Amino acid sequence: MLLHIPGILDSAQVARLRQALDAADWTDGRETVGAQGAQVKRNRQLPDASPLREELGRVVLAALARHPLYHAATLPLRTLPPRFNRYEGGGEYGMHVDGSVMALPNGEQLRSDISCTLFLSEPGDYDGGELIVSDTYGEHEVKLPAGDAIIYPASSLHRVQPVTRGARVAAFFWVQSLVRDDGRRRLLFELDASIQRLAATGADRDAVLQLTGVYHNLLRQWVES
Ligand SMILES: O=C(O)CCC(=O)C(=O)O
Ligand SMILES: [Fe+2]
Repeated sequence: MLLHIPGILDSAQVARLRQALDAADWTDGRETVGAQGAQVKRNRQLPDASPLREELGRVVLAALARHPLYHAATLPLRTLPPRFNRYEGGGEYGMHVDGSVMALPNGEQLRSDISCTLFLSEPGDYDGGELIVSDTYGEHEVKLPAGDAIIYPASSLHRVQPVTRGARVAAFFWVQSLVRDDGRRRLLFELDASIQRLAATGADRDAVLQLTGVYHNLLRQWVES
């Protein structure tokens, strides 16, 4: 499921992050990829061990934790501490696939089910920089307002177009979901959304309760941990 999640950060939070990021020391983005990714990756990142990455990552994780739509769509079990990247001067990331298993700081592993980019630059501030996600329906082009995020299956091939003017700054990370299968996650997400709408319109309370039970019983069948 490719889903736009608006308003993870408000404009004041974006401004605070950008102020810190614009003054930061960046490193070559190839440090965090394998040989295949390194051939096509031309961007910069905050160093993995940098205290700033940890501090700003915590701001992003706290904002995600407060966002109901993000939770309904991802059903997160584990989240990789966010990284921050920057593309400018023709920087790009050619077609690639993300690693399937990643190491968490506590030594545990994360299976990457969902990839996420949280945009920290306004679209008018740079040319290019579209995230292109390829799936069986074709290619989807994504360029969102600062503070908004896109989630997409980590199994998809994707790329970032060259940035030919200005700079594109973003946070990016991966999520292991309680529900591994993208199709099942989507069914739960749609069921949850329609239950919320029915409840808000004052629909038959018993029917809403029964559907809520169906939601939880499906989740109980599909959850992994
Ligand atoms: O910058 C982005 O939007 C995506 C970055 C990406 O695909 C990656 O780091 O694997
Ligand atoms: Fe990627």
